[in-house]
Amino acid sequence: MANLAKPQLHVAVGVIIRQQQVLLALRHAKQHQGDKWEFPGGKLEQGEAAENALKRELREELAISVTACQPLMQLAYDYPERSVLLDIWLVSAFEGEPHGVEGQPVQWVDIASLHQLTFPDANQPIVARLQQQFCGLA
Ligand SMILES: Nc1nc2c([nH]c(=O)n2[C@@H]2O[C@H](COP(=O)(O)OP(=O)(O)OP(=O)(O)O)[C@@H](O)[C@H]2O)c(=O)[nH]1
Ligand SMILES: [Mg+2]
Repeated sequence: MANLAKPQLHVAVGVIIRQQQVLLALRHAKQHQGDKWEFPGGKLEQGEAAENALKRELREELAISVTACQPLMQLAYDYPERSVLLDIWLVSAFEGEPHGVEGQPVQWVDIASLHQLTFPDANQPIVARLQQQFCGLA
């Protein structure tokens, strides 16, 4: 039965691409889905458009300004304790050199190697789509 008390979070995340690599950030151990590699991003504020939230979060978390982005896919996922709607964007151009503003480790990873890392449980279809689209992998 649906748990009506379960929070529904609308989240904007960025797949930041440069030369066949994607930028990942390590979620803090104490965060939801902690110690896993994420596509940077965060929750929409009330009344905020997803694209705006994407740009705001990437500025706050990585100190970059997004100059070109396109919607890639939306993904709904039910974690036991919360549901998320991930609004996933391809970020194809940005200004500034990304770094973990909040001290979080970041790394550039070859798209072809993404499946070797541990992501939040919701993310598997994103990895599959990226490998399909950019590497021709099934
Ligand atoms: N940023 C991000 N969040 C993800 C991904 N996959 C995924 O399930 N999530 C979930 O989306 C939710 C919101 O992400 P978040 O913790 O980054 O939100 P936020 O930046 O606003 O965090 P805050 O609450 O510390 O301010 C979390 O429950 C997180 O587990 C992902 O690839 N990137
Ligand atoms: Mg975040």
